[in-house]
Amino acid sequence: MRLGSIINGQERSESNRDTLEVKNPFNQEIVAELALAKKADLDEAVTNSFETFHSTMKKMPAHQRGEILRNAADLLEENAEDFAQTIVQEAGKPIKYSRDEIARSVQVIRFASELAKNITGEVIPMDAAIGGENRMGLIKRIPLGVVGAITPFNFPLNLSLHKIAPAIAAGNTIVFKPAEKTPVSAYKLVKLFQQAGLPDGVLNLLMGTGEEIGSPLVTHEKVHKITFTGSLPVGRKIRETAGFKKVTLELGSNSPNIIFEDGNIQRAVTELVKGAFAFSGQVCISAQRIYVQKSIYGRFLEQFIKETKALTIGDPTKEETDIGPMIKEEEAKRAKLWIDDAVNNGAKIEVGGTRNGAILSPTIMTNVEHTMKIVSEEVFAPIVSVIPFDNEDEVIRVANDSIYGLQAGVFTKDIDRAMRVADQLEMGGVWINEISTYRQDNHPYGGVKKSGIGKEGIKYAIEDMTEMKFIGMKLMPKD
Ligand SMILES: NC(=O)c1ccc[n+]([C@@H]2O[C@H](COP(=O)([O-])OP(=O)(O)OC[C@H]3O[C@@H](n4cnc5c(N)ncnc54)[C@H](O)[C@@H]3O)[C@@H](O)[C@H]2O)c1
Ligand SMILES: O=C[C@H](O)CS(=O)(=O)O
Repeated sequence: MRLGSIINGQERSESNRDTLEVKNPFNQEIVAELALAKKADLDEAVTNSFETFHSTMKKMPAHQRGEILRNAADLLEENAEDFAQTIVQEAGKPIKYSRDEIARSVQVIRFASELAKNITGEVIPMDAAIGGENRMGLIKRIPLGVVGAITPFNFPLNLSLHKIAPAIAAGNTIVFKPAEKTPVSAYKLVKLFQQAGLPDGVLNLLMGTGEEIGSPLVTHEKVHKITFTGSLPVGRKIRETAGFKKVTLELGSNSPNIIFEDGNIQRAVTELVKGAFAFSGQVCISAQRIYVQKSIYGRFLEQFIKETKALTIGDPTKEETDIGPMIKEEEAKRAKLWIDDAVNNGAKIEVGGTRNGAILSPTIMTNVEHTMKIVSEEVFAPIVSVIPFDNEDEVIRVANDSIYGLQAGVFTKDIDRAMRVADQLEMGGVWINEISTYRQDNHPYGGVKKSGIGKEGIKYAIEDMTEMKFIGMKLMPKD
């Protein structure tokens, strides 16, 4: 399958283009060949998006935007299995998790479809200011223009839709640069929106690498906002080069989970096995650090090891597979080096720690130090550290000892303690009696510290993808 960029409805996959192979991370079979965009395509895509914003999108009524999104959700639901299999092939994500991603993606578009018809403004009480009598003030929410959407490999459909669906709902046009590792679902998504009735030019797709296409998209003068999900180094560069554009950054994390002695240990264990190892830990809110109160540490660890050993490792197309490959063998090698480095400095591997090609076995580490990379940096691999703690103050201090702050999980039956801890954790979100890895697509989502800037979760993305426009009126007195 040869895939190209799609600009104003036309595919660019001519034979004279440079290409990039997309390989199945499990068996290295070629899934697609990408015909890469050139700088001239980028300029054309942005200019076309800019013109389409003014000619089409600005005039499109909310009910029509809502209907196109509704059609797209229905189409995705009808084609769910094809999209799920695509993600298995391009990302190596086990089929059961790929299906979950599609189901969430359908909901994301449905939320956007409903919200498209509910973008409301405000009436300002102008007479609250001295001299404001006989004045009227309105706030309208208006679209920004061209949104540049740059997305990562790990949730190639859902995280793209967290940008595209609210951008359409809000009345913007989009230039979409998906991860070059997982472009097939992105291509199919753009085709699906065409079928759903989205006019040409509203959603332009650029196939290319971050350096060649992502970077000039970020600096382009006609782009009004960049919405990015990906790693901290790239996010930092985007922040530094985006100029006057609005920027949303959804970045990495080393999410903590705290299990107090009165927490439901069995539930915490079962959920954390999924939370630490789903998609081989390549999830930004993956449970990377588990802090367990000393009195229950032994019991927790024993059960956690037992349930981890029961995971099925192997072919991601198989229904029973829990753990497939990482996105590239180099990533598995990098993660293994981090494990070895920790072991050389006194850490213990309780289970796992072995690599076979791109598959790293689910790994539980103990006896770790906060200075070790597997604790302090984002591992983005199936590696989790289990760390004992004495009391509430201590665990809050160590959980906050990170450059990141995306989501955390806290397990306790004591509501007062739960709320105290939630208030003190430096995170974008805290779950009580739930793991850090749980996300619903309609709550505000986004990190503090180096985990990012801005929020997603359709309603909040729409706020970020619209501008307030004030319209004031002086009412003339009766003659
Ligand atoms: N906070 C969140 O919601 C969230 C969600 C998913 C993933 N992530 C993070 O994403 C990372 C993994 O994804 P990845 O490996 O695909 O990330 P990445 O940063 O390597 O790539 C993400 C996207 O950025 C593009 N890119 C690369 N260099 C660029 C540049 N100089 N300018 C513009 N674009 C550029 C890539 O081509 C890709 O499309 C992890 O750090 C993970 O935590 C965060
Ligand atoms: O990888 C991080 C994502 O935000 C996970 S999710 O798609 O939001 O669950």
